[in-house]
Amino acid sequence: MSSTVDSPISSSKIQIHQLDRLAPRSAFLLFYAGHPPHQTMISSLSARHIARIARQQPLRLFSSQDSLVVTNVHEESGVAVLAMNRPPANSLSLELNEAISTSLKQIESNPKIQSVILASSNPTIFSAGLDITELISPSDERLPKFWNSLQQVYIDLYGSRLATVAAIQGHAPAAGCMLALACDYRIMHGGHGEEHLPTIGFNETQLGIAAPPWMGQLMVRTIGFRPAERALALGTLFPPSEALNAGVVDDVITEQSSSESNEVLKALLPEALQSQTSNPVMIKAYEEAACYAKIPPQARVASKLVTRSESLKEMQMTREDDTQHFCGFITHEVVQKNLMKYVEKMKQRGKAKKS
Ligand SMILES: CCCCCCCCCC/C=C/CC(=O)SCCNC(=O)CCNC(=O)[C@H](O)C(C)(C)COP(=O)(O)OP(=O)(O)OC[C@H]1O[C@@H](n2cnc3c(N)ncnc32)[C@H](O)[C@@H]1OP(=O)(O)O
Repeated sequence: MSSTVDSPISSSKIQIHQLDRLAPRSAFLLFYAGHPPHQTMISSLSARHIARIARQQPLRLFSSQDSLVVTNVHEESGVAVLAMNRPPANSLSLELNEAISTSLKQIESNPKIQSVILASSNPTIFSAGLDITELISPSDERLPKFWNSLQQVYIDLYGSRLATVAAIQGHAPAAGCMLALACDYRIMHGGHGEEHLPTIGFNETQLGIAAPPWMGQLMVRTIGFRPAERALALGTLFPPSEALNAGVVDDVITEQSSSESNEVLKALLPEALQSQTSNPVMIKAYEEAACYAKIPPQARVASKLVTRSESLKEMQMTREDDTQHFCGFITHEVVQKNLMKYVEKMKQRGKAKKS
């Protein structure tokens, strides 16, 4: 039996073949059909349930408004998009980290896809780094789980079989910068005038904490020892042109969006990103991702292993120690005080901006 479901949030049609008998593969099947899935909702529906609804009425698999991550695939070009979608700042909570890892794995499971663009549905913030509220007076149970989820995002992105392109529309401090540095290529928007320049970098020391060794080493591997040593100590946040000069990003786009939307981006971008179809950062990110997708995948992946496997092995070996150090460090009284002060300042700034 085969039936077709009209998706209300995209024009794509999902072929559901004998779905009743494919219980464990239902999410995979839906993903294969080119539909942007929402992890939680798909996994919470049984295949039998989905099939029954599918026969009766249009199937609403997820609402892009409340998905922490939105994805879409474009099999013709071999490119997918994975966009963080956690307002107001894409700060990385346990749940957002898990959603990024799960979505990336789902995209990887499609053999027609060779590249993924890591993006943000927020046009001015790529990611504000860790959700600082996760760090304040944390529970003993959640804190290690939270840190593990961040380590996992790093491992999944840095070691992905896919070519990964970061479309950095706006700010990318701390762990936001880590996400970008874990990709294969980084394109940053040049900002809208001197007063609204986005920045990228590891600013942890400014919060009274230090980037963990694996994050610090990522910067060292990206820009070299001496510049990284200085940037880490000072907690430097690089504006676009400085980020380009230092090698933190590979490309900076200064042109404004045109009024014409790009046809491929229309098909590629998930609903929540449709306003970005004429965005020059997205256009460039797509071109770069499509370029990687044309390289024979075995050779591309082998070359990635040459440069990344040692540090990934090291990460796996030191992972537990890293979690222990992190939890010990974050729960230290002095660090807690610093973090509270920092959040207080952040909130005041937010209030001042709104008034
Ligand atoms: C061997 C020793 C081993 C030791 C190991 C120790 C390891 C410790 C490691 C710790 C690692 C940390 C990595 C991190 O990622 S820390 C987080 C760092 N992030 C930041 O400092 C960013 C803070 N945010 C900003 O600077 C700005 O918000 C922005 C991103 C530049 C955007 O500015 P903009 O003016 O556009 O927006 P607002 O500032 O008004 O923010 C909008 C709302 O978002 C809230 N927000 C912003 N950032 C965060 C965040 N990181 N967490 C939670 N919430 C955040 C902000 O409060 C506003 O909320 P509001 O609308 O309610 O006011």
